[in-house]
Amino acid sequence: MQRGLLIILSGPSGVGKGTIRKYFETDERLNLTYSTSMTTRKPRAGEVDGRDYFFSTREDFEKAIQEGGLLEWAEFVGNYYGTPLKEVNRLRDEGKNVLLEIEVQGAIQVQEKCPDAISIFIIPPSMEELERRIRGRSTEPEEIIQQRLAKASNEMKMVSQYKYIVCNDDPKLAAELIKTIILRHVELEENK
Ligand SMILES: Nc1nc2c(ncn2[C@@H]2O[C@H](COP(=O)(O)OP(=O)(O)O)[C@@H](O)[C@H]2O)c(=O)[nH]1
Ligand SMILES: Nc1ncnc2c1ncn2[C@@H]1O[C@H](COP(=O)(O)OP(=O)(O)O)[C@@H](O)[C@H]1O
Repeated sequence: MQRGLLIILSGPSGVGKGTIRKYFETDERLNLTYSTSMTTRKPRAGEVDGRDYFFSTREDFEKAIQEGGLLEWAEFVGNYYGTPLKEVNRLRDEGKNVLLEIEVQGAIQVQEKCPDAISIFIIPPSMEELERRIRGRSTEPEEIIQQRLAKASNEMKMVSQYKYIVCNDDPKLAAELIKTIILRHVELEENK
């Protein structure tokens, strides 16, 4: 059996990663599984432990780092985020293509460890529109929004680290483009 692909989806907070993902992740042709991350961030209303994130304490997160349990991890605006390694390996060994939705520092770590990873960076149509989206979502207090926007400007400078760049103007179109990218790689893998 072919080992599954590793796909990295990154982009600034509020750009629409989660929104786009919902449009393509259920397409069976992609044979895709989302890797649930571990985080010390508090759950937002409606978020479910084990589905959206594995919500953890800083202590447990640091233990996971020390035990080598994370494929990558990063600190983002005051919280830890990381990808559980075992689960990613298990899914890929089963032939599943695994999708990581992670920020830039983590994406760089993954690309160093797995040079075959398919990395996609989502950009907003403009920084003003990014601000409108992050504010419109109303999930963070003003202070955190400011920090996330400052972070976004730096993250945008890292686009050259990615294989593909997709603009999220229309979310359905962005999802179609991502689907095309993944399907092309699936095809290439099958013809190897
Ligand atoms: N490095 C890394 N980043 C992650 C991981 N999980 C989520 N992130 C990123 O952490 C950032 C903050 O995530 P979150 O607080 O859920 O905010 P949101 O992405 O704006 O909804 C986003 O850029 C996520 O893509 C992970 O496992 N590792
Ligand atoms: N193409 C788009 N046009 C307008 N609003 C969008 C678009 N994509 C996402 N949004 C909105 O922007 C906000 C942030 O999207 P979200 O998917 O939570 O971003 P992320 O997962 O990257 O942090 C949400 O309120 C979402 O409905």
